[in-house]
Amino acid sequence: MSAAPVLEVDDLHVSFATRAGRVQAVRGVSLTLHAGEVLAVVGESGSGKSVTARAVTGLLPANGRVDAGSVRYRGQDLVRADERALRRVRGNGIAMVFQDPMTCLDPTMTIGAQVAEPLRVHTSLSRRAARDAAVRLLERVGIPEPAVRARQYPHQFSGGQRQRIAIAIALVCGPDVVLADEPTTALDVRVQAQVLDLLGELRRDTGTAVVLVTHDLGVVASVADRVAVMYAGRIVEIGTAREVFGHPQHPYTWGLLGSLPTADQPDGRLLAIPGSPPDMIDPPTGDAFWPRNPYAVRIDTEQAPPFFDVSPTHRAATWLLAPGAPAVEPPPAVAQRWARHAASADLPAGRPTEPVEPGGGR
Ligand SMILES: Nc1ncnc2c1ncn2[C@@H]1O[C@H](COP(=O)(O)OP(=O)(O)OP(=O)(O)O)[C@@H](O)[C@H]1O
Repeated sequence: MSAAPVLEVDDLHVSFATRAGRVQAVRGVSLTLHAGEVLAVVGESGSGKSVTARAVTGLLPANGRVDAGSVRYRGQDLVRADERALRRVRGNGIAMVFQDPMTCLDPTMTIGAQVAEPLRVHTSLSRRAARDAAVRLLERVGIPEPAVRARQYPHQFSGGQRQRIAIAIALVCGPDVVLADEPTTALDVRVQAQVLDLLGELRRDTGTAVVLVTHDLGVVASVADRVAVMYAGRIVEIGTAREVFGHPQHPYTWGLLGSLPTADQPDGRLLAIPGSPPDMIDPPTGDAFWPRNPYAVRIDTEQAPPFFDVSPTHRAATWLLAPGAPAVEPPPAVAQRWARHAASADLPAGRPTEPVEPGGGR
């Protein structure tokens, strides 16, 4: 993609003050987002996905702070922006959709008024015009009889409908970026699929870029253009969805994919990755995944791996990709993914054979 990115996160570090010590929640995240793109950020609970999303819009809890790095939205550094500028960006440029829409819906206000409110604050539309726009948007997100339902209150809607309403509120000012933090976790599987389809559709129609934060790799395969895998506050692998699902390189990604049901085993048991994520007050030296990594080599315990390029759009931070690293056989399910990927893309079935170089985190 050649146009300038709408959002650029560069070497972001975020920590929290706690009684037990400083939690190093985000430890050097870099990523870029282009117009109309859906980027999924995946990883186990506690890996730093939500904190990254919140830091982008300056919505960190009071005990959190950005220690280093920058977040550029259309060239403006949001880390150094004042609250007034941030509020403008949050209303107009970057909108958030949270897991539980009840936390952002006001139980005492009608849905129509809530969807219209950002328009009243951020545009010069009249009350009437804002309300009409809200009704059209409710229709757009699939609320039946929107003119009638606009006069109802949040408790009169189902969970899936409330999530659609939250998406309508996020979209009402035509933002460039929607940060959706686990927007489907509280919903049943059928409604999850509908809400994700809706995000995909809106992105196609309006060019809005979407960052979809989720711990569920299964839901992203069909909607994401690119996938970033996070572990212990860092991105460990990033690439197109096709690359990350078809040709994964980091053993942590292998573990996550191993927990997905497959075509051969559609109702396959979900295999959790053995062990638990590290203590982020005192994260391990080296590759933070090493204590759980059956493929760890000695350098993993000593030095954090840089990114190695797998393709121009795919990179992973694992010493297994370093020149001269021992060749390892991935788990059989991953080897099958590689073989299918190679067959469909006419690529070599194993690790990349072209020279690999350390790179940045994009
Ligand atoms: N207010 C806070 N105070 C202290 N630590 C925090 C705070 N908020 C988050 N953390 C810590 O920051 C780390 C990253 O949390 P984050 O919520 O980003 O994870 P996540 O990957 O989004 O997980 P989940 O899917 O559970 O939301 C975790 O170790 C978490 O305990």
